[in-house]
Amino acid sequence: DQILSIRERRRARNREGAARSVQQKELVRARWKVAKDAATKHAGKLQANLSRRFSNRNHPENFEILHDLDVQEDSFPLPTNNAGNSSALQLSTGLEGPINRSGLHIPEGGPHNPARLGLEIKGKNSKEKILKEKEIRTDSQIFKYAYAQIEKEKSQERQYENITFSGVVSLATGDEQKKRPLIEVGFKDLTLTLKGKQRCLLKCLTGKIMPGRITAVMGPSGAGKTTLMSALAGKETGCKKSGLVLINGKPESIHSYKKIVGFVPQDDIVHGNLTVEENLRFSAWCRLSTKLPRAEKVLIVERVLMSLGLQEVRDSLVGTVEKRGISGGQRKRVNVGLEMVIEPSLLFLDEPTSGLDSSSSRLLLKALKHEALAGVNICMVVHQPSYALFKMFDDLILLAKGGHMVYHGSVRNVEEYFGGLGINVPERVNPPDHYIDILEGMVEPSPSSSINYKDLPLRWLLHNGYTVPEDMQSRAAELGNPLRSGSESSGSGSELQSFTTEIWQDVRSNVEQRRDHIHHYFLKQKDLADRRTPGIVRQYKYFLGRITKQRLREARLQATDYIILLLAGACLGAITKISDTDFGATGYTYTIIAISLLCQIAALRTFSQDKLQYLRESASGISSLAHFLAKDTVDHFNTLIKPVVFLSMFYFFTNPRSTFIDNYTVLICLVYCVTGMGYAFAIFLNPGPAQLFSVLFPVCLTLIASQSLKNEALKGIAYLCYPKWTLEALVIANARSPLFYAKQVYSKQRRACGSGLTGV
Ligand SMILES: Nc1ncnc2c1ncn2[C@@H]1O[C@H](COP(=O)(O)OP(=O)(O)OP(=O)(O)O)[C@@H](O)[C@H]1O
Repeated sequence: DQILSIRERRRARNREGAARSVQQKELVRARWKVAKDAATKHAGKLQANLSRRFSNRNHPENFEILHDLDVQEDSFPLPTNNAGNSSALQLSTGLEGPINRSGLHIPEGGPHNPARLGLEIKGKNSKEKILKEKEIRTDSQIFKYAYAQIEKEKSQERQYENITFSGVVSLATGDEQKKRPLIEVGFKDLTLTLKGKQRCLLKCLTGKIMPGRITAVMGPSGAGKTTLMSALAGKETGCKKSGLVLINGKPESIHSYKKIVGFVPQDDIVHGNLTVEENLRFSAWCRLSTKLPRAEKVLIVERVLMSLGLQEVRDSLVGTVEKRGISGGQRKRVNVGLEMVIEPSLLFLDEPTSGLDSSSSRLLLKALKHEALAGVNICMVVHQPSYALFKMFDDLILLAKGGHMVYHGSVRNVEEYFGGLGINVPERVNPPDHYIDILEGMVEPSPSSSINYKDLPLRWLLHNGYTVPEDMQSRAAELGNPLRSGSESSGSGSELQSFTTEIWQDVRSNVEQRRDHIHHYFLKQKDLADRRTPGIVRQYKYFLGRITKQRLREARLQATDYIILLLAGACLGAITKISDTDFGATGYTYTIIAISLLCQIAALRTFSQDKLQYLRESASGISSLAHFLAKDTVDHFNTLIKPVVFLSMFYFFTNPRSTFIDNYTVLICLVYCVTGMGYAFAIFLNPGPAQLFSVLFPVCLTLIASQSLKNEALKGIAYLCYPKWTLEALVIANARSPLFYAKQVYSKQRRACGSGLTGV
């Protein structure tokens, strides 16, 4: 831990140094810009005066102008010779081209020719970039580059605040503003029914979410907002999906784009024993393109840290339930940052603003707006946004209970649409709150008209001419509208079901969910994302670094494991007696139980502690194999050391006949075996059952193996049990030990001598 913190301190020093140097440079640049502007302004005036002087030489009133000019020349002295003059100005403007009469340099097409300027800057930039990439190697150089770039972006943003048309054009075509691949997600008659239970979660939804826009999904609690987002992200489980989901107009799987799709879950699934920066870095390193140089990746992470306002806590541990770290709001932002650092093209966020105060929510939305500017398609579930926040969204999907759509379109038009139905927002009431209250049935839609809130989904379908599901058709006819019949059945499941049918449906639903989970997480889809992320070997390296850090931070827990092993070694060593009849079999039986329990439960921790994090990472395309191998590699240290720790005490108290190496070899095999079992329990079972099995298995198997059995079936089981072989190996090692042989030979000789004497 000490080594880690020293390393981090060094890195922080480098980073702070880089930030300081960039700030100083920025200050100098700002001063230089002011001076340059003043000089250019002055030179412009000078040029105008000179041209006036030459064109009006014969006019008597020019005396005044000349006098003015003299005074100005004094205050801003120019070199007298023409060559010097032009070179000085060329230096200051950085432009080449013909020199005009007054010695000022004017490029072809005028000084403000954007095409020329663009070309020159671009050429200069690419050359500079190549040079810089060669130069940037050390941490401090990388940070200097990142901060300089961020400052540049900031100043560009300030420029674009007062944006003109030409500004918009240059922003759109600019080399600096990198565009990402665009993903549009359309859905038509999307219906989701819970398998087994036949319960409808989403009903006949049609619409699309578009790149460069932020779409808010709102509605009352339980309306199906998360379900809709999961369905669009291809993460729905245990459901039957009908209708179409189109990616860029084609019926492709969203999983084919998983490398450029970010999904921010409702719960903050982040690594508590890593710092904020380490969390973001790991995500960026594993999921960004391999083509990006390290400096670019650092720049992306720094940009996200800055835009989410996390610089202050970048070196703080995120924290867990047991050990407090950063605040809840900051944790939420880290949760979002994990997906922002991968530069996604499509970003889903499930309630990212819940638990955030209004300024943090605005900061987050500003950061997301910035992402949308780069062409990212953002879709997020939000609860009760303030009016200011609501206005920051581009589009809105409003859902009613039962998974019906009530509105989908621009945020600007929502009041107009509901106004058309006679639903007006009262003064001083936040529009989204008012609509959600109506959909909850808490507020009357309109005091003047007789509109029922239950009819709002139907009205939306009719308004757009969408297919009306069968169960809504009679009501649609009542409303006096021509129908387009749909084929969906009501699926209300209102018929009474027997108890056994319900249980059967429950079991079926669970099985289907499991199958979908496996399908989502482990089945490979065609990759259409056009991004090459690091391979297994590189990811293994990143995982190794991360897991080593995590283990070092959990040193206290590891130390507790070792102390318990020492105690177990001492106790068992004290009670084990190596006699000539059983060679310490009883003591060894307890040893097997103790080591199996301790090592198996410790192995459980390896995979069950951060299972949610693992599932999130594996769903985003990070290699499960690299993850497993890295954890196993780090655990090898424990596997090799634990038997030594145990035997050190065991030997001290018992001093068995077998050698230390014999015992160590047998115990290391035992530890490998139980560690593997622990891994299997942790990976395939939930934490509760995994712990239960980890205790039951060693105890039951050892008891079976240590009994003299008559039952053939039990004998067969015992034959397959690892404790039987371990016990045999330990006892045989004792029985075959040289000391024991020596004793045997000695006692035989004594017996022989004794009988000889008797005979004599
Ligand atoms: N896999 C599932 N199994 C059983 N029920 C489900 C499943 N998925 C969704 N549901 C049900 O669908 C309904 C909608 O759930 P969803 O989480 O989408 O609501 P929500 O609008 O996001 O609610 P909230 O705002 O409270 O988070 C709920 O009643 C939920 O119980």
